[in-house]
Amino acid sequence: MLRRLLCTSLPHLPIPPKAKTKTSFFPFPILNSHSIHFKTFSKMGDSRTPIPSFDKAQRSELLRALEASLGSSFSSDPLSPNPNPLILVISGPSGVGKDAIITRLRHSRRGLHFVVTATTRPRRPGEVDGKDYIFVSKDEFLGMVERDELLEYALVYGDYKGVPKQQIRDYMGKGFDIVLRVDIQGAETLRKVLGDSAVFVFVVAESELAMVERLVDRKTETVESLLVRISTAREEMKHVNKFDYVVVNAKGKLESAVMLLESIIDAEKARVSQRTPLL
Ligand SMILES: Nc1ncnc2c1ncn2[C@@H]1O[C@H](COP(=O)(O)OP(=O)(O)OP(=O)(O)O)[C@@H](O)[C@H]1O
Repeated sequence: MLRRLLCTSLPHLPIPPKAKTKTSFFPFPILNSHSIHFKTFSKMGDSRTPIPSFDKAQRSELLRALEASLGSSFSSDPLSPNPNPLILVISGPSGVGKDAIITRLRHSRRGLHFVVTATTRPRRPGEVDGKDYIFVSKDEFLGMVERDELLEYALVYGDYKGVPKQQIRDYMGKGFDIVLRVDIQGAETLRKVLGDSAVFVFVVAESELAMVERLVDRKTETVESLLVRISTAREEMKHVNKFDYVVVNAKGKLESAVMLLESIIDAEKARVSQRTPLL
């Protein structure tokens, strides 16, 4: 068995013959006829190290013998490097289910920080400052812009909205992955700022019809705003090729969309060449 193992894992080495042991360089018990002598590399000296047979020896004894043969001990340090914190940008046309996916992700996965956006919009009943949004005055917001404290910002229907850099830095420093939910224009700005150092995910419904049905069923839009959202969504669909991944959120399949997003996070964490957020 060991012969086969050596053959497979160390093909450049001669397969050691089975042999009897009389003396040992290392203080191991004298081995019987099942022992195997292994001619060590020149780096490890010219000593012959006895490797006890698999069926007779204890695992710890075998490990010590293998370590002695190789001339170094086995490390229990992780073999994969620590993954960098990830910045995940989630975007997509209106009504495709971005918020629904993010709400599920909050419950299903730990170690994520969902960025709280700063806004000049007045606080609505039930909204909590610092949780739903960071509510600031227009002057305060413009001060943040001037001090270059925002990663991205936009004027939306007369109110400013922006992503505070320091919040992202603080949470990345604590080892959190960062999730940002932005519109397509925001994603484009972030791509310019962050380049390939962040992961961009485009969420879509399974079809245009499904997306419109979802917006209608949500009952949050007037007919006018519905028409604007639909024509905007048609334009936005053309930008899909600027993203790294597409997640289809099909009707009744929210869970699958969340699982796919989690797989994307896992795959990104397993990358050999990790992205290093440019912040
Ligand atoms: N997989 C799904 N199946 C059925 N309904 C869904 C699914 N995903 C989301 N929805 C519903 O579709 C509606 C729109 O979803 P949501 O508000 O999350 O979209 P959104 O992309 O965040 O929209 P907006 O950009 O306008 O804020 C909601 O009523 C939501 O509950």
